[in-house]
Amino acid sequence: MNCFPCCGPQKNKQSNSKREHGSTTQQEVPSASKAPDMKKQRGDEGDATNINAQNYTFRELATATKNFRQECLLGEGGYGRVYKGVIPATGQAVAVKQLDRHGTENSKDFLYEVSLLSHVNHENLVKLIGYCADGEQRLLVYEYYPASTLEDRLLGNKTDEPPLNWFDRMKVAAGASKGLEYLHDNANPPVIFRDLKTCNILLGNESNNLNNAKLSDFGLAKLCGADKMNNAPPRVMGTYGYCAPEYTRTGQVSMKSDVYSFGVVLLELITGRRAVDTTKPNDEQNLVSWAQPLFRDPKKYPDMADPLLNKHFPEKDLNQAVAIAAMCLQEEPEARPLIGDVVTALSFLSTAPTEPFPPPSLPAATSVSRHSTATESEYSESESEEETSDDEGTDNEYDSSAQNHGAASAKHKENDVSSQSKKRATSKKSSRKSSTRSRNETTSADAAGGNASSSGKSSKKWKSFVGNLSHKSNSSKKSSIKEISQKSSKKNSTKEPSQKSSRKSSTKGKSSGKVSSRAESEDRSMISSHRTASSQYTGSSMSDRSSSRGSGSIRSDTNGSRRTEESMRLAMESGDEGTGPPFDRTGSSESDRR
Ligand SMILES: Nc1ncnc2c1ncn2[C@@H]1O[C@H](COP(=O)(O)OP(=O)(O)OP(=O)(O)O)[C@@H](O)[C@H]1O
Repeated sequence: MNCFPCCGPQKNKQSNSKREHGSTTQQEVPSASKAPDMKKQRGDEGDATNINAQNYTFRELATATKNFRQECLLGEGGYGRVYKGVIPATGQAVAVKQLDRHGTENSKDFLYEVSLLSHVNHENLVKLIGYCADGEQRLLVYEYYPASTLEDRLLGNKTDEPPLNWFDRMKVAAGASKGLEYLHDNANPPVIFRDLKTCNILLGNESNNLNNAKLSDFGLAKLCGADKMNNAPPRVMGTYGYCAPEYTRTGQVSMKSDVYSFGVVLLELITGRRAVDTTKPNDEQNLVSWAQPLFRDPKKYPDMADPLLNKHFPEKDLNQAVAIAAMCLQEEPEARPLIGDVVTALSFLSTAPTEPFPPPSLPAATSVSRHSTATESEYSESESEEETSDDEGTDNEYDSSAQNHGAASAKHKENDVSSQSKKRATSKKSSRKSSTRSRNETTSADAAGGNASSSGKSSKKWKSFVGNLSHKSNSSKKSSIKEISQKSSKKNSTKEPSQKSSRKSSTKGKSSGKVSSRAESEDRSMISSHRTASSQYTGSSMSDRSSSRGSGSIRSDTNGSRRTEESMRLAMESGDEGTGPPFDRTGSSESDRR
């Protein structure tokens, strides 16, 4: 470390003056190439000429971070340390990530990846504004985002902050999904995150604005060498508990492996449980393994909800959120939705209804200490009665203000809530240890549960689900879903010519969508149109879209997967009814049921 202020090459004046003017626009030639000790790499920098970020000298970043002093240290992750700094020339606050050397030695590769990341620009992504590739040093400079991570906010122990309420959680999920959608669909070439998890989601502190969740660390796994071991199998650079099964098995990543990780994050938001929690009993340590059997029974969904929510959520929204998570967590990558579809659904769920929502109609956790995996029969009659009377007594409290402040109001069981928070905090250290530090660890245990499923069915189901979302009582939601459907069908049709037929069918959905904004009865006809549309949504489905992006072969269905998909579909439908789901284990066809 002693050498850093002096060993870094000096940047030329021209480059500095650009920065002084706050320029982060595309640099013609990165000044690193002009540095004396970078000569060797000059002319060997691939797309370095297309870097849309400031090239800093090591000296500048050392000055910015007070020589990387401990007091500036924001934290340390799997890729290196992050320091808060202020760029002297501009006064801009930055987060400087000093990458571990491991895997970033090749300047050409490093600059190439930096050039890709430097063009990424979206409100739900932390902006890369600069970099440094002096000598052996590899640093990335991000906009400083005064924030806590979702991990800390959701699972930490800050007692001064109220737990996130349901709609805040859905807003965070929607924001994160939009960031991921940009990486997959707008970045060119697409960026695969590879390591999406709660600690890589930053939440703004300002005025409790949770719409603006930002993803950080995207693309770093690649930049730090995931693909750079030529003579060895691909390394798994993700984090245990979040990695898609195919990624842990083979090291192969795809957009669908990101969707899987997103599903884990969504499940954490719903349940308030960690992806991996070694303080829990063995069968509950891996969140996905714990949840997979519950996905098959929509009646148990309310029991999956975070006890800190104190049942303050619309049950139908919970059902739909769980169904989205279940879809993302399907074993087969092809069966998972595209992130764009997830965005559509979550954007809808993140809008709080203007009308009061009823409490869950099914037995749910009576105490925050009971994170139930119990079957329905395990709820004693007396417990149910107790809950019913409790619910009766608090029915009036389910007004919109209660929704907005949701769990934050936490009228009930405050002690339980705080003890639950503490318990979570205790589990943080050990879980972080086992989860974050498990990079490169390839384990089949991670390939939790999950049922194989048919991708064709999945896409139909997803269309149907997005269609079903419009069956809500709130008229503003109805019109918003109409817009979303229109947008998404437009997007699909521009993306893939092969989707013309599906566009036709979504047009049907659209026209019925107009009808939907009138009355409840008309709503039903719209859903039925959506379902018709979805049943026509065949060859040009999500799976085709994904396979056109090279995500592999489609496997055949299994009985287990049919059961799971049927359960999820019923969960979606039960969300529409707003009552307990009519869970039908016979697995009759969709048309039969109607
Ligand atoms: N742009 C930023 N603005 C403000 N703080 C940041 C920024 N980026 C990172 N941080 C802080 O730095 C800490 C360390 O971040 P880092 O991304 O290195 O580690 P991590 O996300 O905890 O773990 P991992 O590297 O395994 O993903 C984070 O906890 C976060 O609080």
